[in-house]
Amino acid sequence: MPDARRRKTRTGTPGSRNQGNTLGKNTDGPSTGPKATFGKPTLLISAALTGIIIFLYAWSGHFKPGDSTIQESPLKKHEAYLTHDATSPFFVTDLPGRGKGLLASRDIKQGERVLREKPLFVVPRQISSSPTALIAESLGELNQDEQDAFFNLSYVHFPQHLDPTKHRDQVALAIFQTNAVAAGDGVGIFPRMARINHGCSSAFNVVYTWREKEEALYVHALKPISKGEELLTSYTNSKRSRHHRRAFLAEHYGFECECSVCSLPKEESEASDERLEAISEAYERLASWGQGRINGADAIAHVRKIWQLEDEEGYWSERGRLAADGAWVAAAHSDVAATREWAQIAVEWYSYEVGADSEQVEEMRQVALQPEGHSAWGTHRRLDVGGMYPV
Ligand SMILES: C[S@@+](CC[C@H](N)C(=O)[O-])C[C@H]1O[C@@H](n2cnc3c(N)ncnc32)[C@H](O)[C@@H]1O
Repeated sequence: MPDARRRKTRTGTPGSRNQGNTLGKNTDGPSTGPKATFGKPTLLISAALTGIIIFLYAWSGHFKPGDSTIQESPLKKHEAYLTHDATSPFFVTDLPGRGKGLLASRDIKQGERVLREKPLFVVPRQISSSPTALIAESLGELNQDEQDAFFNLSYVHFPQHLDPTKHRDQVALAIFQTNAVAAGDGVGIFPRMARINHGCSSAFNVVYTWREKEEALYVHALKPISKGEELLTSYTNSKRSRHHRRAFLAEHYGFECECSVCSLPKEESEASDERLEAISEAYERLASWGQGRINGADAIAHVRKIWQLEDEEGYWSERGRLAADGAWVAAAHSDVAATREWAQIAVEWYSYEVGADSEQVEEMRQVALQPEGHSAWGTHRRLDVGGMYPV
């Protein structure tokens, strides 16, 4: 993205609840792209609060929600900008009741890169000026094809009393609210990625991450995806009960989630809710190691417990970071074998979720080669904390 298009960001602790006039209003869920873990001592404390998935972003503070039916803009033009080549692993299509979505045009392997995309524009999470004016200014810097790509996007919650053909700024705001995603300290519009619909815990199969150095968004297949299957990502913290997920999605994205997890029969849905709650609790306990409230062996027991519960649930996201947490604890307690084992697991799972060529994978490779080089090495008393399988 040319620098001119990148607005100066004023604040931004990814994952924090912002205050005041903020574009980061709905930070209830996982919000930050995967940050480098090795060398970042806040990791364990933040692990319970933030996930690896960037949440889809909706800002809804400036007018009352209108129609929750997904709509295409009357300002929509041709789709030239988004024409993709025959090698693309997905295609955009109309899906009953959910507007457009992406279907796999062939089998997609776990860890495969599905998409790399530069933003049309990025704006700060927090602003002191009018959001419509800021979006209009950003759009003014785009060429015609890029503007068309923006106005081709769908939206929800357009105020019913307004005529969209006469309120271009309000249409732009609704499009922004429905489609923008976190991009580092800001929020941006990515017209290809914006067509990916939502699925909850075990239903989503792709994850998107922002790479600051490249100022680009990457989408990777978290799970193997069969030809014809829909690509789904998570718009929110999926480690919450069905009731909470659905309430959030209805309020901010205007739809009643009927994904494969939300459609489970009552008993199975309750079992899923219990698992998700237990996962969240175990994350909190794991984070308490950072405050010295549990010892290293107990912390690793929580990592194992989370892993097992996630296997049962089919929730595979954030495992690179979880294994990196394991490596962190093991390194702090100078357990060479465990540090190496957790780092190797982190390499595998980061590769699926954020890419084999990511910083995170490189860092964990280094830890696996030389556990004593971990920045947390020896910061706690010597203890055999153990790897994935206790001996
Ligand atoms: C970022 S857009 C996704 C692409 C969108 N379907 C389109 O037509 O461009 C988000 C909107 O898509 C719709 N959507 C996403 N996931 C959905 C789902 N699982 N079920 C129904 N609608 C969904 C909602 O209207 C939501 O506000």
